Amino acid sequence: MDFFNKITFIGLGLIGGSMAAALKRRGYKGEICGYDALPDSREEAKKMGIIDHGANTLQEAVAEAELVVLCTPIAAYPQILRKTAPFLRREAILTDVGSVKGCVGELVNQHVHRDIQFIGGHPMAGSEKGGLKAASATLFENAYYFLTPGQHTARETVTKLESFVKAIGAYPVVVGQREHDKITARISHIPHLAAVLLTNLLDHEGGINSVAFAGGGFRDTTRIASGNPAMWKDIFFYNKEEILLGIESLESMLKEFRELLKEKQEGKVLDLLNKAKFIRDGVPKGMPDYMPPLFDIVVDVEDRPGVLGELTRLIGENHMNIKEIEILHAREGEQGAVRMGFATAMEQKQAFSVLRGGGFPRTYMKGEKNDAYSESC
Ligand SMILES: NC(=O)c1ccc[n+]([C@@H]2O[C@H](COP(=O)([O-])OP(=O)(O)OC[C@H]3O[C@@H](n4cnc5c(N)ncnc54)[C@H](O)[C@@H]3O)[C@@H](O)[C@H]2O)c1
Ligand SMILES: O=C(O)C(=O)C[C@]1(C(=O)O)C=C[C@@H](O)C=C1
Repeated sequence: MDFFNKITFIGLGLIGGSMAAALKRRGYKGEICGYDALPDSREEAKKMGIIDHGANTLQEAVAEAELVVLCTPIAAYPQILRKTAPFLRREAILTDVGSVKGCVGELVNQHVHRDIQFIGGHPMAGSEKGGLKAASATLFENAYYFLTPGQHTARETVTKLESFVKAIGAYPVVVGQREHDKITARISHIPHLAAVLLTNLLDHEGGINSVAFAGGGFRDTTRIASGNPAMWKDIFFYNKEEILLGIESLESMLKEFRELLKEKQEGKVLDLLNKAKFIRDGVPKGMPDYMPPLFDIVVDVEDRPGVLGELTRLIGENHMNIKEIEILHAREGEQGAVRMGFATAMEQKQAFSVLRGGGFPRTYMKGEKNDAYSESC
């Protein structure tokens, strides 16, 4: 990363703010400059210490920058590119974080001189919460980060951006722009559409009042529907072709399911459910080349204040590092479960004995709990 003396983030919201924070946290020594259309965000980012300099204009922001990262909604790119293109250094690298990549390649070709090295980017990490307040230095840790070089992107540019991605804690994955849009339609955009429709279904069916009773199922499948509506509207239109294909598939799958139910085809319905379980259970294991597997334990805990603190304190005091933590099916006034992922099998075993011996008898190694449950069913 020494090859970038100055990095500029245009857009200091969730993604731009998190990137700047990650670089600072991980000891980047160069200058970090930030620009945002909202002057308050520039000032706040400076106060938080995640940027060294808040630029007042786009021209000032990109001057001398060796890497410029566009972190605004894609809809703002044409205006930003028009204003910055004449002031980019000839040797500068330009990248972005937009959720669709084919359209971005086209926009850059229209507005930016071919001498400027451009490579699209897209971190597969985010949140339904936007803005600088939601930014986090650890947002990209262990996340995949797509890089989509164009026709004119030099190998050296790809290598430099791979270093940048690793410097914020993520795993770079190089793919074509169109391929990216196909993949993300399936793993992000169509799931988002499904979450939106499932949420609106409540209203459609006149069941809006029952939302108060929602347990883990509804919450898990619809969390992302709280995402920024303007950002998601853009994503659907910029990736329209792939979204339309996804909708066609969904329509035919729903139709098929309806027929199976009507015709009481229990075996086929069960096949379908088994297939989904098989695919879903395999999600973390599906990409071992990029993402190191985690060794999980699951702890059944009471739903009471301080319980998470007790768990993490026990782990910390015993010098173990939790790589991933997730609350499963939390229900008020009842029991919940906490899943923790560790980097090694040894840590997993150690955590298991520390927690069982430390007041959490219902601690299970991954797999053990499911087996125990299925025996009792
Ligand atoms: N939110 C996610 O989960 C996520 C994940 C990966 C990628 N992305 C992509 O990242 C980009 C930013 O998303 P975000 O979640 O950080 O949004 P955000 O709303 O949190 O931040 C966007 C920032 O850009 C600023 N901005 C808007 N127009 C501008 C302009 N013309 N000039 C300068 N600043 C401007 C806004 O003031 C805001 O601070 C989007 O293109 C999105 O597709 C989002
Ligand atoms: O976890 C979330 O809240 C997200 O919505 C993140 C998520 C996704 O995984 O679909 C959403 C859109 C981005 O382009 C990348 C990541």
